[in-house]
Amino acid sequence: MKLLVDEVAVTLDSTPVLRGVSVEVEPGAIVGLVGPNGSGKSTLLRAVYRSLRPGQGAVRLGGTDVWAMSARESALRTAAVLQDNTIPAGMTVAEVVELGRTPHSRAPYSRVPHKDGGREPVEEAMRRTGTLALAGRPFGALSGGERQRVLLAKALAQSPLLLVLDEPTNHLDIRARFELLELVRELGVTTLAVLHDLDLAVRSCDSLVVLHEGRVAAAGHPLEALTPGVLSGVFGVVGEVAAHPDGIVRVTYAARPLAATALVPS
Ligand SMILES: Nc1ncnc2c1ncn2[C@@H]1O[C@H](COP(=O)(O)OP(=O)(O)OP(=O)(O)O)[C@@H](O)[C@H]1O
Repeated sequence: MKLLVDEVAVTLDSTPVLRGVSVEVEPGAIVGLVGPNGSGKSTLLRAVYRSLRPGQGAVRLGGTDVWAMSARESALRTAAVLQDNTIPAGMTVAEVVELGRTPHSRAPYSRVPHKDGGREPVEEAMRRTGTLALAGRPFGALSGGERQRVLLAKALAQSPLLLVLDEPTNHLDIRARFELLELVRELGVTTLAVLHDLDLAVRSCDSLVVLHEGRVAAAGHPLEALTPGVLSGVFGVVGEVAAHPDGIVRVTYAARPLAATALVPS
């Protein structure tokens, strides 16, 4: 299902945080949202997963404005894996993944286990993310990387049409980072993902959107979006993105001297 973010503007405490941001994610594509700290990435995700209403503009999923849907209708379509996941203490891994079925249960937002065929998507999500063996463990006792996989399983159990991921590879080792994005690609679900690791972003995403000070500084195929000018002007590093003879697109960069970075025009 296609996601269209159309000229979205958000002001928080009188501070413009997003200033007319437009993003398109074609059905089944993975778009990476990259940009320096404070550029507005998480705020944009919040507007997409219907947690923060934009002051201007629209977010359309399959042509329907997500803000014209009920919270439950939105939750039936969009699953988010976020940084500040507040999982109640004492829950087992299986119980956490079952939470993903909540929008599909007849009593929305109840923690009562559903009897509406939710078992199959839960087991399938755990199988795909390699978390079945953790099913009985307390979520709070897992490593950071294990938790990340369980939270992805919870999102998959939701059977979403759109996946919204905020730094999903935090805590993961370098191999697990690529495996997680590969898993997301295999799912074929339309995905918008905030990624700080530019190398991972250029290798794993169909296209990138570069945010800078609340605006889209560049967008398109990783080779077109991350030009040396963007790496320098937005990220303050000297570098380049290039397709190597082995077919892999890689980003290489070195930190600029602080004095030089300060001179970059915004
Ligand atoms: N409630 C608020 N009031 C004022 N400013 C806010 C508020 N919430 C966020 N901001 C500011 O909005 C800007 C964008 O924040 P956001 O979290 O979207 O950035 P980000 O690109 O996700 O950053 P990071 O990479 O550090 O996670 C930041 O400067 C932040 O301080």
